[in-house]
Amino acid sequence: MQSEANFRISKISAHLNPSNFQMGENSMLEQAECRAKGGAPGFKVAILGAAGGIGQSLAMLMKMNPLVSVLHLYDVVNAHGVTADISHMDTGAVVRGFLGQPQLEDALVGMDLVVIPAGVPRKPGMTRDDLFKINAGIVRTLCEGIAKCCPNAIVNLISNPVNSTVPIAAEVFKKAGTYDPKRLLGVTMLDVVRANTFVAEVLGLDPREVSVPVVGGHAGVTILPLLSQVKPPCSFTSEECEYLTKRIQDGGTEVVQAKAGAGSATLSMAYAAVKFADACLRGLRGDANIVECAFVASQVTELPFFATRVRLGRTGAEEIFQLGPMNEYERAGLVEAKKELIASIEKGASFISK
Ligand SMILES: NC(=O)c1ccc[n+]([C@@H]2O[C@H](COP(=O)([O-])OP(=O)(O)OC[C@H]3O[C@@H](n4cnc5c(N)ncnc54)[C@H](O)[C@@H]3O)[C@@H](O)[C@H]2O)c1
Ligand SMILES: O=C(O)C[C@H](O)C(=O)O
Repeated sequence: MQSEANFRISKISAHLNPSNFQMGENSMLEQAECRAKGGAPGFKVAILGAAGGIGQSLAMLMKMNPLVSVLHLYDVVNAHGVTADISHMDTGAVVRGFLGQPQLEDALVGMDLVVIPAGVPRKPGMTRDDLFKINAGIVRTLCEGIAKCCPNAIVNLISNPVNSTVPIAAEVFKKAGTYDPKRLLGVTMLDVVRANTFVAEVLGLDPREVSVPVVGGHAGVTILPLLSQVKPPCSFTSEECEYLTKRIQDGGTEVVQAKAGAGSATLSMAYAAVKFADACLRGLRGDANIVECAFVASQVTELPFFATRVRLGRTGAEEIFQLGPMNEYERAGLVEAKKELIASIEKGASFISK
């Protein structure tokens, strides 16, 4: 008869077989399932595109988040390798890997939050819109899975071009009859993270003390930092305004050029994504006054989507804040931002409706 110790070890060996990183009988994951059920309450989070440049660091940071009890890692390549690696971290979240389209639905069932960094990144000379051809279809397929398997999940959409992929996701959810605008959030947190960093540099402050609202969208001139609303209150010369606005708008391109063909921002993006996902989870938990910027369905301008500060709660973006008082430079920037943004939004929406 197999001893208790041998039985436990044989279960651990089963865990080392990559095919057991997905849900299955007699796998270590059943134990993990029990641990997840019996452990501290937490949220179930899926990362789609988890084996990529953003995905891997994001997976690591989410595994460190005490609010996460179950972490599903989905990709079309290497999902089991990343899962094996991350699963050795001695933190609470139970990690499961899912590889390829046939496992997408298992990856999504029961999730509270789905973070999507799947898709191709830019190379030097490309705009984010150049990624539309490939990433639009990827986002459509993933959102069809979400509509079917976890229609009430909060969705954090990172895949570019965000100005178009968010309208694509909205149309997919509308078609499926599951659309809740509060639950669909385009991630523009990296623009805020950059703005805080660059503004702090100019002011000689610790970036953690600085808060810059960044509104509009997530590409070039659609990224509109509101430097007149920086906290703590401060003032800038017109040269400083010009320098900071350009640097924040071109932050992504700065990284793409420095990486010289090896992709775009991954580490700072994973940091920003986890900061935003954590805010969404604290909102879901019912914490008060969780306010971050995100690209959401909005009536703040005449455009159907716009990035502004939003209050995150149990049902997603529960309150959308107005733009607040802007100076002449920002009002001119807003006109430019809206011109480009409307075209990107329409391009995304018509990808599904045609
Ligand atoms: N919103 C932002 O601020 C922001 C910042 C940085 C990057 N991005 C965007 O995020 C995306 C990912 O960037 P990256 O550097 O991680 O790229 P990457 O190429 O390193 O990783 C992308 C991952 O997506 C996976 N993938 C491709 N098709 C998939 C599918 N159908 N289902 C699931 N996974 C799939 C790939 O296998 C890969 O592992 C890009 O579109 C990039 O432009 C957005
Ligand atoms: O610039 C890119 O292509 C990636 C991302 O949108 C960024 O802002 O870093």
